[in-house]
Amino acid sequence: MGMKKSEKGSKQVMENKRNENKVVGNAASNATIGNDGVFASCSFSSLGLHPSLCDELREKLGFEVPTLVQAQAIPVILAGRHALINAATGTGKTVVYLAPLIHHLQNYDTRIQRSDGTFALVLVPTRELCLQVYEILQKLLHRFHWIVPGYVMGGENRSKEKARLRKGISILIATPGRLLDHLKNTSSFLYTKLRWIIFDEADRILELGFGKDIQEILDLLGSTKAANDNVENKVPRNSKFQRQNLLLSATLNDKVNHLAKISLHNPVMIGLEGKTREPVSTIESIDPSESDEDDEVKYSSKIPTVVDYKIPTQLIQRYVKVPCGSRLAALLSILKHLFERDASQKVVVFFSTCDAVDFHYSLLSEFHFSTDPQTKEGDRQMFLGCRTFRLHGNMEHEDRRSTFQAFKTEKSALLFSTDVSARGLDFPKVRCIIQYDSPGEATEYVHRVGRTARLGERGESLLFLQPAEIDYLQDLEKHGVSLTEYPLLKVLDNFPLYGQNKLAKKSVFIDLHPWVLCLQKALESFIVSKPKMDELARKGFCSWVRAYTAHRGELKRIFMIKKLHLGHVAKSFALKQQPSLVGQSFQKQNKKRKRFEKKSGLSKRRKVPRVT
Ligand SMILES: Nc1ncnc2c1ncn2[C@@H]1O[C@H](COP(=O)(O)OP(=O)(O)OP(=O)(O)O)[C@@H](O)[C@H]1O
Repeated sequence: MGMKKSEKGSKQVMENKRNENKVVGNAASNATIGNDGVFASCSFSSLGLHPSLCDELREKLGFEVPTLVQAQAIPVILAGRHALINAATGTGKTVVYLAPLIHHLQNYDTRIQRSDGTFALVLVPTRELCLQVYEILQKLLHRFHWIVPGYVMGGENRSKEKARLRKGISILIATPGRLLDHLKNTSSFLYTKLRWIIFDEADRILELGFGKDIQEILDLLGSTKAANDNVENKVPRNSKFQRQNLLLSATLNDKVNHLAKISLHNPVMIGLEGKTREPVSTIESIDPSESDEDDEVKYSSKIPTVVDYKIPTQLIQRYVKVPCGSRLAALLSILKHLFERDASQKVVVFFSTCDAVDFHYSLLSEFHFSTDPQTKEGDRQMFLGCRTFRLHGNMEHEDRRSTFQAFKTEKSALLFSTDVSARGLDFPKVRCIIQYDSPGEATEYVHRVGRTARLGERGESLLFLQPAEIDYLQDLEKHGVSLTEYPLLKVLDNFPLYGQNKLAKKSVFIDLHPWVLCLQKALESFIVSKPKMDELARKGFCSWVRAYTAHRGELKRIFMIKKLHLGHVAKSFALKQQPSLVGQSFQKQNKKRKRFEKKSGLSKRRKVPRVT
C-alpha cells in the first residue's frame, strides 16, 4: 500500500534526524581529551574538513590538531545544525565557525563568485575583534582565492565599504550598528544567498545594547526562527542555502536566551555544564514543531542564570586588598615588580573609564622617580622602562587600529585599556592581567582574565579590591571562581628606600608603608607640577566616581558610593587638592541626577551604559 504524503514527510524528518545524530555522536567521540587537556586526540581531517583546508590550517596558522571545542563543534556545524557553543576563553572558538564555512563554500559544485553576494555573516561586538577575525579568515582563504573575505565596522569609511559590498563579499565580518546601516542604506548589498549567521561573543553584543539592532538585523535578513521555519517550508532540506545560525561565547548566560530563542532552530548545545550535551536527547527534546513558549522554558533550563564559568585551569588568579588612597602607589609598585622580575613580558591593566586610561597612560609615560629626595629632576629614572600603550573607545579610529596591531607584535609591553579589549582579543603571550577597576559583572571578570593563559599557556591575574569591596569575591565564588591573596606587603618590602635600613621599611599597613608614602609624595608633586597631568587626573577622578555609581543590581551592595571616601579617591589620582572641592562638584552632579531620576521615575530602572 502506498504511503501517505504526510507519513512520507515525517519518515524523512526522522531519517534526517538520525543522520544528524550520527554526526553529533561522532563529534562527541572525536573530542577525546589529549594529554594536555586542551587539544583533542584526533586530526582536523577526521572531523570531516576538506584536506586542502586542513593543509591551510597547518601551513598558514600552524594548527596541527584541533582543540577540544573544535573537535566537538566542527562536525556538528558541518552537519548543518544550529548551535550554541560555550567554551573557555582562548580555546579556539574562532576556527570552530570559520573552518566549516570555508569547507562548505569551497566545496560548492559551481565555484562561488563575488556577484553571488554574501554567504556568511559574522557579528562581533568590537572593531578590534572584527579585524582579528578578518585577519584569520584572510590567512585561511589563501588558497581559496574565489571566496572573498571582508568587514564592515563603525569608524570606517562608509562609501568605501559600500563599494566593497557592491563588488561582493562572500564572508562578511561586521559590528552590528554598521551592518544595520548597510542593510538599510546600501541597495547593492546582496545577501539573498545568505546561509550562515554567527554571533561571536553573543552575550556581549547584547550587553552593549545592540539587542534592538540584532532583532532588526535578523528581521531584515529573514532569519528569525519564524522566518526560518518559513524558509524551510520553501527550501528543500538538503538545500545549500538553508540557514544555519551559531551563537558562541565563553559566558553564555540568561541574556542569550532570547537571542537563542528567536534565532536558533533546533540547536545543539555544546559546552554547557562542561561537556557536550547528550546529542540524542538534545535533538529529541527540542522539537522544531513546538511553540515558542515551550522553547523559552527549555532554553531557560539549558542556560541557567547562575553558571560556573570556565576559567583556564592553569591560570593563577589572585586579588589584592588595597585601601583606596594607596591604590595608585600599589598599582605602580606591582607593575614595577612584574617588569623587574621579567623585563620581557606583556601585561594588560583594565580600567573602568576612558579618562582613567588616559590619565594612567600619560602618567606612566612621563613619570620619573628616585627614592633619594636630593636627586635632581633630570637625573631621575623613568619609573617603568617598558613600552606603554592605551586602548579605549574614545580614541581616534586609526590610533585604535595601530595600537591594537602594535601591542599584538610587541614582545614586552604594557597596555592600559577599558573593556574594549576584554572580549575575544588574542594578544599573543600576555603574561598578566590586572583588573585595577573591578569588572562589575562576573562575566566580564572571566573575559578580562581570558586575555592571558590562552590555549594552555601559563598566565596570572590580579584583581584590585578595596577593603569595603571584598564581598565581590563571594560573587565570583557563586560562579565557581576563587582567588587567593597577593602578598603585596612582601612586594613593597623589597623596594630599596634611600637612607633606610631593611627593618625600618617594614609596615603592616599598606597605606603607612614607607615605600608607598615616598612614592605617593613623588606622584602628587609630579601632578602638581604639570597642569596637563593635573587636568587629566581631575577628569579621571570625576569619570571614575561616575562609573562607580553605575554598578547595577546586586553589585550596588558591594560597590557603594556612600562607602567611598572621595578624598582617598582623589589621592588615587595623585590629587593633593582639597578633596571636598572635587567631591562637591561630583555631589552636585549626583544630586542633580537623582532629582532628574525622581522626576522621571527612573531611579529603579536606571542603567548607565559604560563608554568603553
Ligand atoms: N587547533 C589549534 N592549534 C593551535 N593553536 C590554536 C588552535 N586553535 C586556536 N589556536 C590559537 O589559540 C588562540 C585562541 O584562539 P581563539 O582566539 O579562537 O580563542 P577563543 O576561544 O575565541 O577565545 P575568546 O573566548 O577569548 O574569544 C589563538 O592564538 C589561536 O591562533
